[in-house]
Amino acid sequence: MANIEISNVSKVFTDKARGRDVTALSNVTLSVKRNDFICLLGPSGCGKSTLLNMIAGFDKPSAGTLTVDGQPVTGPGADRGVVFQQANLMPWLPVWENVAFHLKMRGAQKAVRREQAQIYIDLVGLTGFENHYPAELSGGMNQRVGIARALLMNPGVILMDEPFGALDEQTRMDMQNELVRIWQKSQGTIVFVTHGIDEALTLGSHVVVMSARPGRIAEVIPITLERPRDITGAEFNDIKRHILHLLRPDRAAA
Ligand SMILES: Nc1ncnc2c1ncn2[C@@H]1O[C@H](COP(=O)(O)OP(=O)(O)OP(=O)(O)O)[C@@H](O)[C@H]1O
Repeated sequence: MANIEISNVSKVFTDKARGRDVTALSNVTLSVKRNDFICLLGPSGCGKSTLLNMIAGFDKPSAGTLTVDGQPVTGPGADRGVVFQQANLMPWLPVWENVAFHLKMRGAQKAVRREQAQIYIDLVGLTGFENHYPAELSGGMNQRVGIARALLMNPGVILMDEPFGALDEQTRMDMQNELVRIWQKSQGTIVFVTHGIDEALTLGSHVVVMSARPGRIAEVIPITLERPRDITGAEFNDIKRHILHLLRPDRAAA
């Protein structure tokens, strides 16, 4: 059974201010297997976040069905962890309390929260920063805290919406390597939204290329390149060229 099954999903938003409908997604079908690392890639406005939000259960499809582990998605759940572009940490709580926040919500004792938090703090490479506050950390470190917080609930699926978009190039590359390491170690399914071709090709077991509005799937490309991936390699660039053609058919033809 697929881990995530998206069948003929469409999403229409009503733009009340302008009195018209916006079709964000049109007839999207995608099957995601357990432990796949799916990168959703496409131009701005093609509906990547909309699709991710529907898997997260923040939003509902206008048509079609969406299941996770065979269950229809009816709302957010502990089986799906979400990481956004901004870590959205609680500035008044130290790192470990932020990481263990969901456990606190569930009434877990402090000693249990502290112990669990440490496992994931170590996993994301923040050992020694347990008692720091978010304002004392860099953007990349705050994102690690957000990732640790999502991992702590041990969700089968992690949904990431441009989590490294606000980081500088070097930190982004470090975080990409780190995320692959964490994914390989902890196992689980990742759906990762990006508009960076290099990022998608560096991370994904599959790259799902989406076309401009209304968002559709142009192609699902399995990426079998050896890891760590060489972004200057010939094969990498062959796939990149193919994706550029998919994203810009008009320019490719010119
Ligand atoms: N709540 C909403 N109400 C109305 N329109 C919306 C809403 N959310 C998204 N849209 C529209 O749906 C389309 C898809 O938006 P979405 O944010 O999913 O795209 P995206 O591919 O993630 O873009 P980006 O890469 O710029 O973040 C856009 O045209 C957007 O304006």
